[in-house]
Amino acid sequence: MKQIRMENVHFSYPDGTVALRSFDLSIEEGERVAMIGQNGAGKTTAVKLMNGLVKPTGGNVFIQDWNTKDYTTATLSRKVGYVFQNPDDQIFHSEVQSEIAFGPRNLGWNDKEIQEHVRYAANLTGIKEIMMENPYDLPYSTRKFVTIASVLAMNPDIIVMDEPTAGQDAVGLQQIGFILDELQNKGKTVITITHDMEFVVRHFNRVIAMAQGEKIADGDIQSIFSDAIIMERSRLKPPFYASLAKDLGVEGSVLTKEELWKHLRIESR
Ligand SMILES: Nc1ncnc2c1ncn2[C@@H]1O[C@H](COP(=O)(O)OP(=O)(O)OP(=O)(O)O)[C@@H](O)[C@H]1O
Repeated sequence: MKQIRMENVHFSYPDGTVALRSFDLSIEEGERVAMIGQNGAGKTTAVKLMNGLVKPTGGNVFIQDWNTKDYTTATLSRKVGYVFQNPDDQIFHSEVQSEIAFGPRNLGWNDKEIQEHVRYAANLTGIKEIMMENPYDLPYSTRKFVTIASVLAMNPDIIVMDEPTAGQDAVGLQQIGFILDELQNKGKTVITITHDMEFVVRHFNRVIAMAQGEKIADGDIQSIFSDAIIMERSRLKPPFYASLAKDLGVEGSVLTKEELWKHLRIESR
């Protein structure tokens, strides 16, 4: 089933800034999609349109069979969980436990259901030991996991994460990879905005590249990262092994260490 359909979407902010133009997008159930592109390309605006935080000024956004124009953000958040770019824009409780329980409580679940979902989300995000802490006493990277847990506890079909890797160390990155795999196993649809191309190579197959309010490419990682024009227009640093392969004069698509080794072995024969 189609989870997200954006048809000829335009969006202008009240000050007249045009953030999105003629934007079309279709995402199926269970897909895992990375959105990449230069700063100000319109990525955050595109995902805010998905959960109704903003409504299109032209065109339509459908979440499953709901047109977002007909629903409030609160109602849409039952289907689309949105993890904000900055955790401080999302967190408003003084205890991790109550922050995570807020969404499930609002959904009207009983205490047992709330507890089960809070426990599940805390385990999955690796924060079960800090449930009684004040989120504002925690480092930025941990606050980000609190916001991810708050969204996962509501068990939405679609999860949107805005820059989950920002500020994460190797352990944090591994945890995010683990969360993505678990969500995929559960058949969830995941859209992630990121500037981290190594993260994209490791965890995504489909990539949407954006520049100046437009979608400039939608395809698999090989086709996007091997297209010099797309990379230049989206002003992104190519993945490390792609750059290294280029410097070494290796022909063909290389994104990982294993692929580079394969090419070098073939060339040395
Ligand atoms: N509240 C706002 N009012 C006016 N213009 C805005 C507002 N929020 C974003 N913009 C502008 O809309 C455009 C798209 O911004 P958006 O945040 O969607 O881009 P982005 O690709 O997510 O950028 P980044 O990678 O820096 O987060 C930019 O020109 C930005 O300056």
